[in-house]
Amino acid sequence: MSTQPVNVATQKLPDMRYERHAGVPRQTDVSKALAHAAHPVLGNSSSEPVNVNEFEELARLALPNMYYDYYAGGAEDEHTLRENMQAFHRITIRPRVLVDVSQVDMSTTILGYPISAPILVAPTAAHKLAIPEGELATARAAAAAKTIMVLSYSSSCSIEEVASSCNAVRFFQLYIFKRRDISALLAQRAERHGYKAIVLTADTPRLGRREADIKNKMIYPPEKNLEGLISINIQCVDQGSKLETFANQMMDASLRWEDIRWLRSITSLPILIKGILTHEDATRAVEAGVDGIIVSNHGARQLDFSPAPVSVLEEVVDAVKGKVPVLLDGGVRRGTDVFKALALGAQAVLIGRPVLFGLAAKGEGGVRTVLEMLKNELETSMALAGCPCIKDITRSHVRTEHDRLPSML
Ligand SMILES: Cc1cc2nc3c(=O)[nH]c(=O)nc-3n(C[C@H](O)[C@H](O)[C@H](O)COP(=O)(O)O)c2cc1C
Ligand SMILES: CCCCC(=O)C(=O)O
Repeated sequence: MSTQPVNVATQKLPDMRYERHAGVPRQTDVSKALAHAAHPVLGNSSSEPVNVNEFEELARLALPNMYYDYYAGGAEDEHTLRENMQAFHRITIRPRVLVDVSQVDMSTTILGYPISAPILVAPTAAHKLAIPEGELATARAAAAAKTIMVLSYSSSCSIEEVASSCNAVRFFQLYIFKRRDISALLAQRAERHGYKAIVLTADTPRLGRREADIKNKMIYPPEKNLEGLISINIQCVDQGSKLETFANQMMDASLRWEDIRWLRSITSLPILIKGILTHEDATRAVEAGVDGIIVSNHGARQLDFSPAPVSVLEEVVDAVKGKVPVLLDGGVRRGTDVFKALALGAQAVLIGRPVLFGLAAKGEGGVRTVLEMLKNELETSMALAGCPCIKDITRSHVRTEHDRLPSML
């Protein structure tokens, strides 16, 4: 890893973030680390993770530093990365009692497709950095949990391989490249292989500054889905993140709202737009005729100091006025987070890093456990808040900072 400063602050004050992985053990040491985690007094307490947050440390132990940093990192000072989770912590739940919750039903639908709970798998790149089976394992885990996986265009298993991995409803995430013909080809391959929607990621005209990747001179695996389609000559290979260089050469930074029409013309699939954070853009998205909106800041990897998605969810929901479904991702780590997002008007949430950490720590079974843990927590939250079904979760079940403010004046 380079020790050159990558920002002004680190010139004066070395950022300990880059020190913490020094001498990190590899996969073989995970079991030893788990053994050490036994309770000092009770001794034999279980060292298996009991919540999805605990998978992160296991993943850190299992992964080479460069890959852990790529998965975990956010943009610049990582203010938004922390905020994505903290914004959930500022919302409280207003439970109702003496409601019959002997049966709790978390099932719902997205674009008409039934899922067991409103928790989807967000598109994340390069799952083979976690384990050799890559997205095939993730796809099987999502199918076992009866939910929808959104496959990243930048998957390390191809669109076709994932399509034939198992029978399940899947969506495909697309970027629009300068080479429109390549984006069109990807969308058409996805449609031909049974993916049910296109998720257009709109927040990446260029890549955000992920300083850990810059320090690590992040090496990015070859793009499986672009095999045979393009050969990119990455300039300045000795400097910074290769992913950033690659992405900035590929992305069409001139993309505009008018171009949604072009996307419509090359696919008959529904289009969800991912990366909306304001009511202005939510209104434009509806006007542009999209079929759904994902409130997202790309897991805080693009613009630092962009708002936490859950803090702007209601603004977007109000602008959309029920015309299309609104989903959310970013910082969802607990069933209570899912509950809060639903109460503020999201139809479902997506999870990114917990899936990657589950995959790196324990393969397909790890992803299955992550999804099951969140579902179990959501079920408990619904029971304890007095909501037997998803539609019973309403705005009056949460209290936000905005709600608190008037009472303080
Ligand atoms: C390692 C990593 C790779 C990602 N790759 C993509 C991608 O290829 N396309 C995309 O639209 N979003 C990508 N994202 C963003 C996720 O779809 C999602 O918005 C984010 O991870 C949600 O936040 P969370 O990780 O806190 O759950 C990526 C996120 C991570 C952490
Ligand atoms: C070209 C970028 C693909 C991966 C990505 O979106 C991310 O790392 O956040």
